[in-house]
Amino acid sequence: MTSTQRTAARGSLPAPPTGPEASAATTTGSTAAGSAGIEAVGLTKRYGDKTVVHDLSFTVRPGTVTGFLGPNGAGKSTTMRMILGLDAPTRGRAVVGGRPYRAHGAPLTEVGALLEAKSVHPGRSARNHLLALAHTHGIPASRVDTVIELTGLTEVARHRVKGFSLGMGQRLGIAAALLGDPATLVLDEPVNGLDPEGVLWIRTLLKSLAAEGRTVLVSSHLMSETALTADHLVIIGRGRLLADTTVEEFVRHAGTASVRVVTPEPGTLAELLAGPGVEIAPGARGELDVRGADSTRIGTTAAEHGIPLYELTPVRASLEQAFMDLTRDAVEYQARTSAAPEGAAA
Ligand SMILES: Nc1ncnc2c1ncn2[C@@H]1O[C@H](COP(=O)(O)OP(=O)(O)OP(=O)(O)O)[C@@H](O)[C@H]1O
Repeated sequence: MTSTQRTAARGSLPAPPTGPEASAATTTGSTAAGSAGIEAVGLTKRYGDKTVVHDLSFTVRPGTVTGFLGPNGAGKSTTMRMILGLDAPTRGRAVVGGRPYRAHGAPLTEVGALLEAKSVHPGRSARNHLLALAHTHGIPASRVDTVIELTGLTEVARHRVKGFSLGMGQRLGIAAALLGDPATLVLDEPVNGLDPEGVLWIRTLLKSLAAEGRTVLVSSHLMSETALTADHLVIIGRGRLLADTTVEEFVRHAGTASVRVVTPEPGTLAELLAGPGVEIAPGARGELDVRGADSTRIGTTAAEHGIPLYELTPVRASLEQAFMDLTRDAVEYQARTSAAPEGAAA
């Protein structure tokens, strides 16, 4: 989504009632029993003659962090906005805890959302912003201090939001999402703008929220980071479902690209392994990079011929590469040359 579209599409969450049912927000960071997750059934969104979300069905279960992945423009934000009742689906439906978002009496205490950082009054302090939000939703002021502490904003809580860095703005957005102690969290790119310490913090926070039984849906276009945080992955491209799988399964399928072998007899071992489908490349320090033969076969061959092995390491294809392979045909704006992604070995 471009910044213009983002601004055009921006909206505040539907105002909830402030009656007695709204004041049922817990203040203790209690467990989220009763959360029934998120279900999307045949979700479809068309803008003019362009269908940006196509017949998308998936389930986000309580007690897990689900990574919602896709390249830029895949339809992640649009899908999240439909889940949150901010955009009406052209077809299909989304329910949170068994009901459409708008059917919840006190949405902020049911679903916490981060859609865009800094969509707050810039002249207000972080604390006043949260207090105003708490007040309109019947949430006690004590909860404001709880979420300020939880998100590491204590030092800057009385500072005006307009001086906030992108990372501090993200923390404030997450504090607002947590304000109602909701059973479900929907976070659009929460690591955006966070430094490495912030990324680690959000990873730990999301895992602990899921461990409390909450439903956590978090979007990203970074596969390797998401694999460290999420239990489950829903991957989309051009609005279509490409994969709905566990992280473990995705990592396993990413497969083993090669085996690194260190031996004092590389020439002999290479000759013994040579054959159809096997590629052997010598490394800079005398090691062998073997493709087309797994570590069992290499180890067995070496043992049968009394060749010592000092190292036998399967080198996994990078998760980022596997993700790019999966979404290649679904990337809206393909770069002319694609450089190999750095590191990111699983
Ligand atoms: N209000 C709108 N009107 C027209 N087209 C839109 C609108 N909102 C989004 N789109 C288009 O829908 C497609 C999906 O956009 P969306 O922002 O949902 O993708 P995304 O996966 O969140 O991307 P990113 O990671 O870049 O934020 C894009 O092609 C975008 O241009």
